Amino acid sequence: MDTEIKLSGWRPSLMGKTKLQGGSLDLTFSDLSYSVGKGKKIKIILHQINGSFKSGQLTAILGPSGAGKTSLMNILAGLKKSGIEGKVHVNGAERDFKTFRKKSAYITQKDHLLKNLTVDEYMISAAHLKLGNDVSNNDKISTIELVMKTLGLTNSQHTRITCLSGGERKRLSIALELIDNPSILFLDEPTSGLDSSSSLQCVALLREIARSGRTVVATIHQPSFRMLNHFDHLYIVASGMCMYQGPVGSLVSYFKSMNLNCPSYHNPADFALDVASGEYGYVLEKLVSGIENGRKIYQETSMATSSEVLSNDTEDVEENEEVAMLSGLPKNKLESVSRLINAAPFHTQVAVLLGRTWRTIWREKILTTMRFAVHVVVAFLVGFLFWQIGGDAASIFNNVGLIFFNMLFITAAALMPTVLTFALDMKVVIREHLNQWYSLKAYYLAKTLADVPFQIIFPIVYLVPVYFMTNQPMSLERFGLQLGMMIWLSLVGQGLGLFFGTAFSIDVASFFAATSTVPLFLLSGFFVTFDSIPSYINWLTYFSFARYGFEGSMLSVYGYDRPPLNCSESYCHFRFPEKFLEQFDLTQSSYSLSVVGLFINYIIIRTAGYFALRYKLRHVR
Ligand SMILES: Nc1ncnc2c1ncn2[C@@H]1O[C@H](COP(=O)(O)OP(=O)(O)OP(=O)(O)O)[C@@H](O)[C@H]1O
Repeated sequence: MDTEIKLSGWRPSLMGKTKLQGGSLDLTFSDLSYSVGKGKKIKIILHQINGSFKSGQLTAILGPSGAGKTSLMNILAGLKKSGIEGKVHVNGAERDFKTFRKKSAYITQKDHLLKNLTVDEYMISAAHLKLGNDVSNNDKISTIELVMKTLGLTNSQHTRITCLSGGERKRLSIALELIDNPSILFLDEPTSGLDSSSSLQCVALLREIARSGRTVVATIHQPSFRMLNHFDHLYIVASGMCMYQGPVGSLVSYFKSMNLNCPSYHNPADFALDVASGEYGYVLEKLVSGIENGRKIYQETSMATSSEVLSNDTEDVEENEEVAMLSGLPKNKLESVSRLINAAPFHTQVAVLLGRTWRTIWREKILTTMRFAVHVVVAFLVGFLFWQIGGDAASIFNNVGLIFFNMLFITAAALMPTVLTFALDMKVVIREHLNQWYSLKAYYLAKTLADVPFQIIFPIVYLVPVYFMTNQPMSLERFGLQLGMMIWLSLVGQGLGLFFGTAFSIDVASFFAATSTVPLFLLSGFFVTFDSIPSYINWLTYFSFARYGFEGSMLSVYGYDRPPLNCSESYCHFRFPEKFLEQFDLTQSSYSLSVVGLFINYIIIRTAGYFALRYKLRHVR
């Protein structure tokens, strides 16, 4: 049997002589059931299964599609909390969710990473977020170097994520979680999407990580014979029950003891999956009761109960304290690297996330350039279309059309990119937040702040040419007031984008963002004046940010005792701006109140976005 695999390009080097300082954690679970739905629609996914996953071992959860592997792992990782019965114990004591989540890491099947960062930038931000301010920068750097060396990422340290190979991305996902030295690692199908050689490398690495005293549990789909032999412990799930639990090498013998002969030269994993799928008749019940639904661990010579094996192995671990750990990393460093929830203080989390987000926005060259270019192109188009009309009373209604269009454009230009980018970011946030990198408040604040410079720059880029080309009143004060409205509308638009991007999937969000925002512009006072809106619906206008935007914009152009306009025709009905404001029922309006209205809208939308994000993250569990 060839258990020594050749690793091309990198080699895990975890075979050191120091013990895992965070403490080894053995995981046992008993009578674990999981169901979804209620009443007649209830679906039982796991049926009172039992098992034991030990530190220092690499465990594979194997089973046919839909057997319940991911459900089991999500429950064990503490990601799922509802619909569960039974007990999960950590080192013999009942699992405490909070402390357990601090000591474990979950690596999702798809590597959701920020594609514009380089490997070392990602590692540095993870180190700042996870290790906090008590660990010195030198210690952080040496930890990063060690983890990167261990996972064979040193040569790719300056490579952007988008250019990494599938195997490198997977190793980076693991490296990011290893920074704060978790005791338990859960991996959902770590080899999916990798070629056979990368898959073998990945599993070999996981085994080395397990050897350092960690508990490593991975769901796996269809392992090759070579890959199977890299696992220490095998847990096979079929129809939500445990069909086998024990060493990989004892699998064939267990089947034999149940009168199921695995043909020679046949991959035992494939045979097990065939058996689990019923291709060898209805033998599942016999296999499940043979292993007592996971209460026992099969050994070729004997059958041990989970608790017996666990207690024996705990002794083994104690005896073999010498065998473990990240080579080269001094003991005191590991102690300082013990896992803490949101280890970095709030302001550090915000600062790191802000820096990271700015970097990704800056590198999102196409999107950022396009956003800039669209503002310039549309500004010139509008400028030529409404050329020099601003001071002419004969074109006063065209000028109001321009004011309204400015509002619509600035809001939409801030809203749509945020919807799209945020919906894509969500997967990264889910992964990082579930692994306790940062608090949700810190993330949301950083995300909100990161786009603010753009919500200021883009309205300036747009308004300057439009203002001059369309000959609006040449007063710095009026320009400032108009710009103020544009910036507030841009901020509200971005807030709406965050809300829709958070609350819905990308396709629903982009449809909903467009269709639900447009009606708010109906209530702006542009299409129908406020005094002609029926009283039973008039109150709705106070909830429309567009109303405040329109009032403020109109006042900045026509308010504050603006002198009479020129008239290029023989008669202009609205030469006097005050009279024109009367026409739109805006004489009682106030610019300051418009700002207050926009500010309140902004706060409400931001808060709604935050709660939508919180709900979504809780729902993932
Ligand atoms: N929220 C849910 N509502 C309804 N059914 C669910 C839900 N979650 C899981 N299931 C069902 O539970 C079963 C087990 O799902 P699970 O994802 O754990 O399987 P799996 O063994 O990981 O499958 P695969 O290898 O295909 O990923 C599946 O039949 C799935 O459809």
